[in-house]
Order: sequence, then structure tokens, then C-alpha cells
Amino acid sequence: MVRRIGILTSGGDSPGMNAAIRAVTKVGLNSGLEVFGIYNGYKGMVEGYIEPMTRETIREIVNRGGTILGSARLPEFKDEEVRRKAIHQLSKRGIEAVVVIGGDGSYRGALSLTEMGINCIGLPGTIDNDITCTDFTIGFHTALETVVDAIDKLRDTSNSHHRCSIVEVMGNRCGDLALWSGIASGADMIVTSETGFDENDVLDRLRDLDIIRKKKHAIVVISEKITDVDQFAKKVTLNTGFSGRATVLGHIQRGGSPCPYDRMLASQMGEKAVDLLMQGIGGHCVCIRDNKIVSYPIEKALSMPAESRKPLQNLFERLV
Ligand SMILES: Nc1ncnc2c1ncn2[C@@H]1O[C@H](COP(=O)(O)OP(=O)(O)OP(=O)(O)O)[C@@H](O)[C@H]1O
Ligand SMILES: O=P(O)(O)OC[C@H]1O[C@](O)(CO)[C@@H](O)[C@@H]1O
Ligand SMILES: [Mg+2]
Repeated sequence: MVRRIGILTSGGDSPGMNAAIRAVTKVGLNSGLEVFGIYNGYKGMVEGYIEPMTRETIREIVNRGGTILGSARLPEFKDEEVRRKAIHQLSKRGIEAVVVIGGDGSYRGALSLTEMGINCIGLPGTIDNDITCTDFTIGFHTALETVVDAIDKLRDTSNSHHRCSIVEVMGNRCGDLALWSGIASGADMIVTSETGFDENDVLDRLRDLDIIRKKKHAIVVISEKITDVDQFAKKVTLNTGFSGRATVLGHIQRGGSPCPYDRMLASQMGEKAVDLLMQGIGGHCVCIRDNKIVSYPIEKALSMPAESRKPLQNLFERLV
């Protein structure tokens, strides 16, 4: 039976990672395991920046954003030699298994380590909601609240100046943050990689909102990495009756105290990760599907097709 486990956070941080660290540590300690914190993701694993986790380490963190363990990106981890160094650091400390909290890239690292003899379990810590096997990732709902709060505020000023606010949100090629926030904030248009971006069509629709519907302002939510929103805002000013203003929400979306949903999800998933490791299972990731906490082999999880967002896009079209 496994006796010593490690835990790390990797990739972009997300609100709720600390709640997951706390859950893994508490469930682990309460199950008689020794738990080790691996700092700065795979980088700390390679460098041996590894310390025991105690009840003190995780005190007062359930409500804190970010990650107390730090996070990093280490592209070299794809190299088997680099992973060998990491495994050497774990072996020196008798760490036999690891919980990896991160996104799809971190899962690939976890799978490679499992294949080299260190059982790893992945937990989905990312605001992007881009891990297809799980309905939601830890951090998505908190980021969503942040985005909706920002759009509510932009609405006040945009409404006062006959403006069109172009709001760029994160998602790393996944449109969920844009789609959910657009619906929840009552935006006029949503542009994601799934909807596609036809600049002239958006300008036509804005003219329609201004001239036909006589709207005082407009809000367009757009996913990052689709277009230059500053340039697009200038085109809005030139080609419609609204003056265009771009707002890039940026890393604000990654911060803040996790909402209760993310704390719950992190706690349930943390518990499941420890249970899987104690059963000798590795190479799996934990998901929530239809409100149930389940796990899938990482390989299968990463190749699952993304669920269609067409029903939500249709809902949005019926709400405009
Ligand atoms: N194919 C791979 N093999 C081994 N390790 C990998 C692989 N892909 C990524 N990693 C490791 O995982 C780290 C995090 O991956 P990445 O930067 O893609 O973020 P992520 O986990 O997808 O999170 P997010 O996209 O939410 O920021 C990488 O820096 C690297 O150390
Ligand atoms: O913090 P960085 O390295 O600029 O990465 C930003 C990316 O990370 C995320 O915040 C999380 O994956 C993405 O939404 C975004 O594209
Ligand atoms: Mg990713």
C-alpha cells in the first residue's frame, strides 16, 4: 500500500487549487499517509524543492486564491531524461505517488510519470474549462463570477456613453468562459472559436442594435486569441453609431477567493484522488460528470471529443 504521496500544482493557477491541496493533504493525513508538497510544479520536482505537508501548512487556505505551492511551466518535462531526474528526487524521499493539479499539459506529464512507475492522479485545475472529460474544472465558476462582475460594471459606463464594450476573456481556445459569461451578463454578442468571427457580420449586427432596436449601448464578449480587440474597437467607432472601447480582463480572471462551488468541487476531487492512489490506481484523472465524481484513464480523458455547445449558443440567440 502507498505510504507517501506528493502533491503539486502546474500550468496556470486557478481559484480552488488551495482548497484541493488542503483536501488531498487532510484526507491523506487522516488516512495515515505522509504527504509532501512539491513546489513550483514539475520544476520543483526536478530541482527537489519538496517539503512535508502538515496541518499547519494548509491552515487558512480553503478561501485563498492562487496556490500556496506555486506553479510553473517547464516545457523540458517532455524530455525523458528530465523526468528521470524528477523521479530520482521522489525516490530519495520515498514518494511513490503524486496528485497533479493542473490542465491538459500537466495531465500529459502525469501520464508520462505513471508510465515510468510513479502513479499519478490528475485534478482539473484551470479556469479555462477545457478538459473535455469533466463538466467543470476547479476555478471555472470563480473566474466566471469575476467576468460577470466586470461586465456588470462595464454595462454602467457603456450605457452612459452610447458605447459598445468589447470584452476579451480568457479560455485558451475554449469558448466556455465567453459563452457562460455572455449569457449570464446579458451580452448582445458572443464570439468564440466555436461561433467563428465574421467581423462584418458583427458590425452589421451592432448597426442593427443602434438604428433598429435603438439600444443605448452594446456588449460584445469575445474569447482571447481570436482578434486584436483594440483594433476591432476602432472599427466599431468608424463603422457604427457606437463608440467602441476594448477591455482585456486578463489575469484578474485567475485571481480571487474561490466561490463555494469551486471549494466543494476541489474538496470532493481531492478526496477521490487520495482514494484512487490508496487503491493503487495511477494514470487517471478525476472528473465531475452529471454531478458525480468519477475518474477516467488520462489517455482516454484527453481524447474525448468536446461536448457540443450548440444548445447554449442557441439559447443565447433566443435571448438577444
Ligand atoms: N507532453 C508532455 N509531457 C510531459 N510533460 C508535459 C507535457 N505537456 C506539458 N507538460 C508539463 O506540464 C506543464 C504544464 O502544461 P501547460 O503549460 O500546457 O499547462 P496546463 O497544465 O495545460 O494548464 P493551463 O493550460 O490551464 O495553464 C508544462 O510546462 C510541462 O512541464
Ligand atoms: O499566465 P500566462 O502564462 O500568461 O497564460 C495565460 C493562459 O493561461 C490561462 O489563464 C489558463 O490556462 C489561459 O486562459 C491563458 O491563455
Ligand atoms: Mg492547458
